[in-house]
Amino acid sequence: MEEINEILFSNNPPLLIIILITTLIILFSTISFLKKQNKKQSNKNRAATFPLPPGPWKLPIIGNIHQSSSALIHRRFAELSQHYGPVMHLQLGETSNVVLSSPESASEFLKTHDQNFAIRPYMPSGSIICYGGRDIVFSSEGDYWRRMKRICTTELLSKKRVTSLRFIREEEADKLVQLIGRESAAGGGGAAVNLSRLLFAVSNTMTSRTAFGKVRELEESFLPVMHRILQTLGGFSIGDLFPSNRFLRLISGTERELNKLHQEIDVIIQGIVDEHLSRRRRRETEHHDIAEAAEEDDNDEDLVDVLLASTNNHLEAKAIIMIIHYALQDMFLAGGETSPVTVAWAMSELMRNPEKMEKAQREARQLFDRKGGVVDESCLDELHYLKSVIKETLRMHPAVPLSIPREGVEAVVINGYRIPTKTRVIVNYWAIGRDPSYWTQPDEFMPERFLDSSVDYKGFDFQLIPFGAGRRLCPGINYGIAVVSLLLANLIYHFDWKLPNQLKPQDLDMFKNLGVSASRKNDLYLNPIPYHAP
Ligand code: HEM
Repeated sequence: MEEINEILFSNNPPLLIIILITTLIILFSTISFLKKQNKKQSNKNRAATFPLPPGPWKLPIIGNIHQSSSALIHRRFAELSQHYGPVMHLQLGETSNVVLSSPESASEFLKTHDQNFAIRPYMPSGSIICYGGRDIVFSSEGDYWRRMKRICTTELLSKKRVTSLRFIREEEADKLVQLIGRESAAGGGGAAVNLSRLLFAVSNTMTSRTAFGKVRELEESFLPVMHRILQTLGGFSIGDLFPSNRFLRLISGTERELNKLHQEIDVIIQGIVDEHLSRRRRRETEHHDIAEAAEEDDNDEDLVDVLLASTNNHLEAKAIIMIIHYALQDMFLAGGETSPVTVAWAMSELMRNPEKMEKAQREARQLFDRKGGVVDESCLDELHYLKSVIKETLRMHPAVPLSIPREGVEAVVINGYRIPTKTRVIVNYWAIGRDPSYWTQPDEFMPERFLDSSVDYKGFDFQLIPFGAGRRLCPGINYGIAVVSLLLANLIYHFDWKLPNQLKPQDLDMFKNLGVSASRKNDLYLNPIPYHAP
C-alpha cells in the first residue's frame, strides 16, 4: 500500500494526473455514447409515431413500376406528387423509394439529415461500370469517399485549377466558332448546323484535354463507349429495381453488356495512364532529377499528371492510378453531357424568346466589341444578363433532373412523414425548379427574375439546386459553369441565329430525352449568320 501511495503521490505525481485524465475520458465517452444511443432510440421512437408518406396503390412484385414508367420519369414523378404531395412513397420493384419534390422537403433532407443519407444504395449497373462503386458518384459515404471527393474538389476541379486550365477552354471555344462558320459556309452560306452535336463534341474535347491532355483517344474509342455507358446508367433499369435478383440481370443480358462496357473503358483508361507514366519516366531519366522533370511537366500538365505527381511512393502510386481510373470515368460520366446539354437548352430558350436573345447579345457585344472581339473568360463575370440566362436555364432544364438515390442509416421524419431505414430517397430537382409557390409563372423563361435576386445555384437556396446540395453537391460546379458560360458567350457574340425552314420561335420543339442527363430529344439545328464587330 505504501508502495502504491509512493508511486501515486510522492515520487510520480504525473501518474496520478494520467489516471485521473484517463478516468475522466472514459467517463465522458461513456456518457456521450449513452446519450447518443438514447437520442437514437428516442429519434426511432419519435419517428415511429409519424405516418409513412402517401403514394399510389401498388401491385404485387412490381409495386408502382407501371405508374412510373415513362421516358420522362421526372415529369411523371412530378405529376404523381401533385396528387400525393411533396413527400411521396413509391415501391419500384424490390426498392422502397421516397421522392421529394419541394424546396422544404429537400432542405430537410439535404441539410438537416444530410449525414444520415450520405450513403448510396447498391445499384448493380453503377457498381459494375464504376469499379464496384469505388468512384465518387456511386461510392458510399465513408473515409474512402471523403478522400476521393477531397482530391476531386481540391486537386482536380478547384476554382484555382479550373482557372489555370482556362486556356484549353478558350482555344476550343475559338475552334468551335471557326468550325460553325466553315460548316455553315460549306452548306451554301448560312446553312443550318447541328448545334447539339457540335456542343457535345467541343465539351468532350475540352474535358479530355483538361483531364489527359489529348483528344486522339477520345475521338477513336473513348466517346462511343462512354455514350453507350450513359445510355445504360439511369438508376431505373430492371436490374437496379431488383438489385438482389442476379438471375434477372443474367437472363436479360444486362450484366454481360455492363461487364463488357466496363472492360472496354478500363482498357482505354489504362492506356492513357500508361502513356503518362512512360512520359514521366522518360523525362525523369532525361533530366536525372525528379524536380526538374516535374518543372517541365508543369508546362503542359493535365489532371492525370497532377495526380501522378502527388506521390513518389510506389505503393501509393498504385492507389493513385486506380483513383485516376475512377476520376476520369466520373469526369466523363457526370460531366461529359451535362454542360453541352445546358448550353443547348439555353440556346433553345433564347431562340423561342427573341427579345431575350437580343438583350443577351447586346450585353455581350457591348463588352467584347470594346475588347476587340475576343471572347475569353477574363470578363465573363461582367455579363449579368447572361448569368441570369444560365440560372434560368438550370432552373427550367436541370441537366440532372433527378438525384441519384441515397439511403438512410436511421429512420427520420421529413415534412411530418416517417422515412424508414433503407428507404431510397430521390430529390426531383426538376419539380423543385418549377414549384409555383416559389416561382411565378414557372414554365416561362424569364431570366429577369434573377437580375435583382440573390438566389444562386450553389446549394444554399433550396428552390434552385440543379447541382444538388450538402455533402453530395456536384464537385464539377466550377468547371461546368465555366464551360457553359464561355460557350454561350461565344455563340451569342459571334453569330446571329435563325431557325431553319422558317420555323416560328414558338414552334421550336422542347421535347426531352432522359438518360443520365436530360438532353433535347431532337438535335438543335440553327442557321448561323456571322457577326462582325463594327
Ligand atoms: C452544368 C453542368 C452540371 C450539372 C447541372 C451537374 C449536376 C449534378 C448534380 C445534380 C449532382 C448531384 C446528384 C445527386 O444529387 O446525387 C452531381 C454530382 C456529381 N457531379 Fe455534376 N453536374 C454538372 C457538371 C459536372 C462536371 C463538369 C463534373 C466533372 C468534371 C461533374 C462531376 C460530378 C460528380 C463526380 C458527382 C458525384 C458527387 C457525389 O456523389 O459526391 N459534374 N452533378
